[in-house]
Amino acid sequence: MDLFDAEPTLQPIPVEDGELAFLPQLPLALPNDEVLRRLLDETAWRQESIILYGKPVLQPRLSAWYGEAVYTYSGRTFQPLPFTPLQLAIKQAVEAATGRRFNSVLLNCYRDERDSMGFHSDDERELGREPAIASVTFGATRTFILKHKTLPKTLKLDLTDGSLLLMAGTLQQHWRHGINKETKPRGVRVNLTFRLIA
Ligand SMILES: O=C(O)CCC(=O)C(=O)O
Ligand SMILES: [Fe+2]
Repeated sequence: MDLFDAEPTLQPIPVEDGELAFLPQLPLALPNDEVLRRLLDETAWRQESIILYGKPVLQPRLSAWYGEAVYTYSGRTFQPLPFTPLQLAIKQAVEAATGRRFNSVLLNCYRDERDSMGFHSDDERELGREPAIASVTFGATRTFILKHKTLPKTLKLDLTDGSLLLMAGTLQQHWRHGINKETKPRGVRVNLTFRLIA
């Protein structure tokens, strides 16, 4: 390896029972604000509802599913739209940075500080037992919280504009993660989680 290689690389974040790695800025040909603007414009955003105690409840965020594989979660099936050229460019950068391959992306838009994502593990069967999930953020910083399922451990990571977080190994088996609502004003944030669906 070239010691003077300027190419930034993913840095492991020490965590037990899983793997995490972070890159503050994913190398892309476009500036982050341009990517954010285009993701907001070009994505077929929907506010999905989930069934809670027998009643449909709107999710507190917008989302969209793109790529090459049908996806099921919370008992619902989502048909993907084909990848856009911008998504393919981001996917290529993510694959180069992580050395992993992906065939699908879930996009989430947090319109402001009141939008959130409940605690969950990305452990659907079609992701496999030790899925690699690459999370890329554009726009406002939000705190990504990980809670261990059986140990009294919590990890908080600020996911900043242009950053890449890789979750891998047994992380989804042992941890849940989510994004809480905040009281401090936050601008719009788009997060993409790239996945490999069997
Ligand atoms: O917005 C985030 O950083 C989390 C997204 C997430 O957990 C997911 O899409 O499964
Ligand atoms: Fe997730």
